[in-house]
Amino acid sequence: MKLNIAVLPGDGIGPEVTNQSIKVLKAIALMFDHKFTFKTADVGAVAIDRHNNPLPDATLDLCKSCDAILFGSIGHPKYDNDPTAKVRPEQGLLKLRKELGLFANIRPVKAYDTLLDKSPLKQNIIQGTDISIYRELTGGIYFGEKHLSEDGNVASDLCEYSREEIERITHLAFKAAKTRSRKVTLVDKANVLESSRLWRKVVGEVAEQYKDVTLDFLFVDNAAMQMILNPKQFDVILTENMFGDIISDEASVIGGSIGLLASASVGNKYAMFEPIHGSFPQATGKGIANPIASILSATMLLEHFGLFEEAELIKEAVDKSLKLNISTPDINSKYDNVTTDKVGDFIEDFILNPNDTNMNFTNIHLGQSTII
Ligand SMILES: NC(=O)C1=CN([C@@H]2O[C@H](COP(=O)(O)OP(=O)(O)OC[C@H]3O[C@@H](n4cnc5c(N)ncnc54)[C@H](O)[C@@H]3O)[C@@H](O)[C@H]2O)C=CC1
Ligand SMILES: CC(C)CC(=O)C(=O)O
Ligand SMILES: [Mg+2]
Repeated sequence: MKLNIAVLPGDGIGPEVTNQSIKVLKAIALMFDHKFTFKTADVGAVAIDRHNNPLPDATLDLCKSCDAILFGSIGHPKYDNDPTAKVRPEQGLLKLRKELGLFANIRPVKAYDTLLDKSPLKQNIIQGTDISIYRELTGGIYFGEKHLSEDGNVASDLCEYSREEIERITHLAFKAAKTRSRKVTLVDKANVLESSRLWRKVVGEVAEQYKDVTLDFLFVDNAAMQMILNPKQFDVILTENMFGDIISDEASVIGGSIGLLASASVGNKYAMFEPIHGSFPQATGKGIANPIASILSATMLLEHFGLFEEAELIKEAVDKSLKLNISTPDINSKYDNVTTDKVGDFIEDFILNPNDTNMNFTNIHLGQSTII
């Protein structure tokens, strides 16, 4: 298969983790005789520095001309610490999602058996967790009208949703539930918010078309607690933009690190694949950023195009890296010198050497020892 992939590495750790995904996708292309081409463009703080625009037209045009987009992360402390900045890196990502109509952000959350001790949560609580979060991505409070009074003392952000915006992601969530454990939990704040009451009404109506799927409702404050108390009760979580953003970072604790959580942002025409984490500026250039979230986002890209065998091979390589402790420090208490690059190298090697049953990945050196 031929795939033109737009790569937007962005800021902070974005370029480091995205490089590993490119490496892995190139290995897949080689082994399965695909032709993947990669074209890179600026987004975020780096795009503001170079073009005075967090989403230059050339970047958007490239994304629209490609089959898929691989996104790193955006954000820089010089904007985070300046509430008066009018142009911000995050605007680039938000505009990209809106312009490409990426209305559904799918965030899988699972507990890896090999990493159960990495979570601060008890093993018996998290073991077996398998959740798919369907987060609405182009509406709600992140996109509503913003207002700051002239004296700068009063501010507001409007949370607005239309029936159509709710319906389209609800159908995706229910279709996904049919292939899983047939349960959808709508997370909202319908006891307080008018927009949440519209979600409950519309989702309830759509649910009528999916009689074999159970629909549950949870207020977001309770959902935040249930996620920690009993995450195994969830199958598909359906929720609006901001609640999904927050609840998925919380859910990442189950897996042991946010550096493991991938996502796919899809719409009717375009698809973008992005780790759920941000630019982790404290880690920039140190080689400690976990690239697995980005690499698993690349597997979601492959699955999007029906390349399931290829995606499976990457997942197998990821599982092996976790089992062998070839992981960055966020989940590795055994070796402290496994860098972002080394994790990528291992996964690349695993893909390129399918018959190496001795697991002799000779270019992985950990201090004095070589992983065999
Ligand atoms: N999709 C995106 O590009 C996002 C961008 N941001 C931006 O990122 C910047 C930093 O935001 P934060 O709130 O600190 O969120 P963050 O996700 O960048 O980092 C939060 C914490 O998560 C951990 N972490 C994140 N990525 C990791 C990785 N790959 N490997 C290991 N540990 C990892 C680190 O402990 C870090 O301190 C801000 O400018 C923010 O606006 C935040 C979230 C999403
Ligand atoms: C605009 C982003 C920084 C939002 C975010 O945190 C995310 O999509 O995970
Ligand atoms: Mg977030």
